[in-house]
Order: sequence, then C-alpha cells, then structure tokens
Amino acid sequence: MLEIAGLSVRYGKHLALDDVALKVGRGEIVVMLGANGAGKSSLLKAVGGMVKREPGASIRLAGTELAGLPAHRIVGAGLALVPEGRGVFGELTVRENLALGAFPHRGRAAEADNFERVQNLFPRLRERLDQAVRTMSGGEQQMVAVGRALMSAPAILLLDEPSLGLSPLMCKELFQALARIRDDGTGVLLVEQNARQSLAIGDRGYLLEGGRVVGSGSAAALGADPAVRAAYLGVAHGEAA
Ligand SMILES: Nc1ncnc2c1ncn2[C@@H]1O[C@H](COP(=O)(O)OP(=O)(O)OP(=O)(O)O)[C@@H](O)[C@H]1O
Repeated sequence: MLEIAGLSVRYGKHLALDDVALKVGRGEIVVMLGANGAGKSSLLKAVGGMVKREPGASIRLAGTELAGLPAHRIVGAGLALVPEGRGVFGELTVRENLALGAFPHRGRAAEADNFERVQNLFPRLRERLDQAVRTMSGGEQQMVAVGRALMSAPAILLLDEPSLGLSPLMCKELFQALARIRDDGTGVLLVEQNARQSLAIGDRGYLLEGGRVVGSGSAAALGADPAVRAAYLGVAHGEAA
C-alpha cells in the first residue's frame, strides 16, 4: 500500500539517506532496524515531509504520489507519524491531545468512533482522559502519542523508536497494541533499535546502515540471521538467543 523509492536526504555534505526503497502492505508491521545514526529518524521525517528530500523520490500510498505534498497534506492523505520523543502536549489532558489528532472535517461521528477505538486499544487512557499528560509515565505518554496519530484513522502508522526509555512491561504492552492495530488493517512502519521485540511482532523487516538499506526479509528470517543476531540482538555467532 505504501511504496517508497529513491528516497535520499542530505544534510550539507552528509548523505544521511541514500536511495532508500521499501514497501509496507495493508495490515503488515514492517520493522526498520538500524544502529544510532543509521538514518532511521531521517527516513520517517522525509516520508512525513519534515525534512527536505533530494529530488527523484517517490512516496506512493495506494497508488497516489505524495512526494510533492506539504507535511499537513501527507497526514491528510493517510500517513500518521509518531515522532521520536512523542511530540505530545504535556500541559494538555489526554482528551485534548487526542482531539488534536482528529480531522474535524471528517465529522463528529468519525471522531467519536476513532476516540472509542483508541480507548479500547489503550484502556489506561480511558481511565485518565482528564489527566495532564506531563503527569503520566513515559509509557502512558507514548500511548497518548500513538492514540493521537490513530485519531486520523491512518492507512499507515509510522513510529520512531516508540520503545525508547520504556520499561520492559510497558514496551510489551505497547507492542501488543501495535499488533492489534495491524490486525485491524493498518500498515505499520516501526523504526526501532529494540530488535528482539520488534521482530517478534513484525511481519517483515529491513536493515538500514549508513543511510542505505543493506538487507531485508521476513521478520523470522532476519531474527534467525547470524549477522543480524550479532549486530542487533547482541548474540555472538553460534550462540543461542
Ligand atoms: N538536522 C541535521 N543536520 C545535520 N545532520 C543531521 C541532522 N539530522 C540528522 N543528521 C545526521 O544524519 C545521520 C542520520 O541521523 P538520524 O537521526 O536519521 O539517525 P537515526 O538512525 O535515527 O539515529 P538515532 O537512533 O541515534 O536516533 C546522523 O549522522 C546525524 O548526525
């Protein structure tokens, strides 16, 4: 459903993303693994229109070319990004943060449906609708960020290291929610350093190194690949995980 090709980003002389191509299907979790500085955040920002892409990129969603659109039109077209650091508004309540993710022109009924869906996905948020987000735990804030993105009922959800700084339990809860989002038919592009848990819920994955895609495969195949295990799972060659 989402098809990206020829995507490059340059910061001055530094080519942070070099001719990246990838696909995310409907109801599929695609994991993009990469070390610090590999270009993961640049990839998501470039897709979302937040950094300038080099000419020649193609970002097609269900056959429609988005590469020429400004950032707010890209979200309207069906992509929603949860940025690194979440981008939630701490002084506002959960309810207010979620409302900011909705598109008023789609009507109140659609907004009410999406609001209900987010609360079903994250029961913790239902209990805390009127709490200021700055008083919530990191994991709860990440749920608000994901919930806000889902308020636009996107075809594709893009997430930048959602597990960063979360406890193992929170991380598990969040990833289980991502699996349910996928099962509802949304495509998920998950940029992560947490290879173990992301490959466990993912369907396919890509490896990003120095701004280039250097490998891809099913999540199971990547998880079993000795080089991937050594680089991303901290498992020495020949050792069991
Ligand atoms: N605004 C910028 N100006 C100059 N260089 C940048 C800028 N943003 C990123 N870079 C550089 O581009 C490269 C890729 O950065 P990016 O943040 O995309 O990597 P990442 O894989 O998300 O890393 P991390 O996991 O540490 O967040 C890095 O070398 C980084 O220093």
